[in-house]
Amino acid sequence: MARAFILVLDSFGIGNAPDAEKFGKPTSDKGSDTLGHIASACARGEGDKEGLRSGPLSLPNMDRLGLGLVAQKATGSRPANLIDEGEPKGLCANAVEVSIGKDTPSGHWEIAGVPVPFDWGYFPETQPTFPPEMTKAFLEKTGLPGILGDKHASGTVIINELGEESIRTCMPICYTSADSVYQIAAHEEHFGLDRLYEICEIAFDLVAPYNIGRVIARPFIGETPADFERTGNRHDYSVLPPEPTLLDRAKDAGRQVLAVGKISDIFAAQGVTKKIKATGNPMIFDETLKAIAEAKDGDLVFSNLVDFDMHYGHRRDVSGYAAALEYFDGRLPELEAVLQPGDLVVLTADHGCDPTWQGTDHTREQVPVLMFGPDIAGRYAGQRNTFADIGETVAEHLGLASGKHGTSFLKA
Ligand SMILES: O=P(O)(O)O[C@H]1O[C@H](CO)[C@@H](O)[C@H]1O
Ligand SMILES: [Mn+2]
Ligand SMILES: [Mn+2]
Repeated sequence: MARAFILVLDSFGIGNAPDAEKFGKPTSDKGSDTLGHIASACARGEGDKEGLRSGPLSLPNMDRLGLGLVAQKATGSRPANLIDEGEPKGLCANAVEVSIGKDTPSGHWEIAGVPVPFDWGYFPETQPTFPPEMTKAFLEKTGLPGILGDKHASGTVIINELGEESIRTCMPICYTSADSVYQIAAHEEHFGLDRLYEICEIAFDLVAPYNIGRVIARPFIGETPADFERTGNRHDYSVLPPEPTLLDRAKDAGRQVLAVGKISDIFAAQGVTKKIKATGNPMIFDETLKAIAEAKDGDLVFSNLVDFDMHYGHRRDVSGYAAALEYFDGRLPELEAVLQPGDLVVLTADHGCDPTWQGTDHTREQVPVLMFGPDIAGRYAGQRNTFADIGETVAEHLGLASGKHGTSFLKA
């Protein structure tokens, strides 16, 4: 029996990547450290929030698997309160990304064995940010009276700023970020969810010449800034990975590929045999456990826990991020309890999003790789110089052909 379960803690970086000085604005991402800075803030009492959490960061389960150790390897110093000095119980590493972007698709595709060798297109930090001829074509093809926004923005801020006007005028809010994205926010009922999806599909074709990775539908509800809220009906329209990934290889070999949360969207459904929709880390964790119960010999479960990034990293919310990590860590024993001989679990991340850092964008960081299972021997597997080593390890574990990139942990 060999099954594999990959859980991506979206944005859970453990210290700047060696090339971090090439990323970030106005100053670089050098020194960014999602885990380390959260741990330090919590140790200083700055992660306390009434009714949510308090005190030093407590992640005993991930620490036991080697989290503190790999973070120390990444930065040279141990995050505060990650104090388990015993031999790591997980097959663990700190990993560096070779893809040029610090975005979600690049990180996930590289984890699945396919680094992104080209740079994405990005929209400039001007207003308007989108090329006028592209917007003109968008209005013609959709019949919309106009668009609002047309600038770089944080999604929650721009909905508060323009949500009421969008409801009144039936114009969607179009915005971007330091990621290669065209995002469209519109009211789920007044504008209509189906209509939002329809205009996103039109936009997806129009952004292709600009080498943009994703169009994202960001539906919201509420009537005023006091109660505007984004819903779980977010939908990402992504370009295809540049080569077949681990998911394609598993599917082609007749295996089930169970994709929980955003995974199917991130891979444009390529190589996915079942898309399992789930919103919010608690539900995503529940659905992951259900998918594991459904997985047969040779199958792959791939989950993305998006809250770390979307609700806490981008929102620069230290206590929220800390509480989400503690929640996840607290549920790991449930996952360990359902493992069978031959199972391999991988906990990792796709990039950083340091909630203490400047701005609201991702940070170029190393990520943790914590692998475990009933027959997996724990040890530090050295710094990995591509996330593709994760995909190669899973491929070897599942008895799939190896890919073009990366080296399995099991070989070292
Ligand atoms: O500010 P919001 O809308 O959450 O946007 C964030 O989510 C997008 C995709 O993950 C990124 O572009 C990032 O800026
Ligand atoms: Mn991400
Ligand atoms: Mn993000």
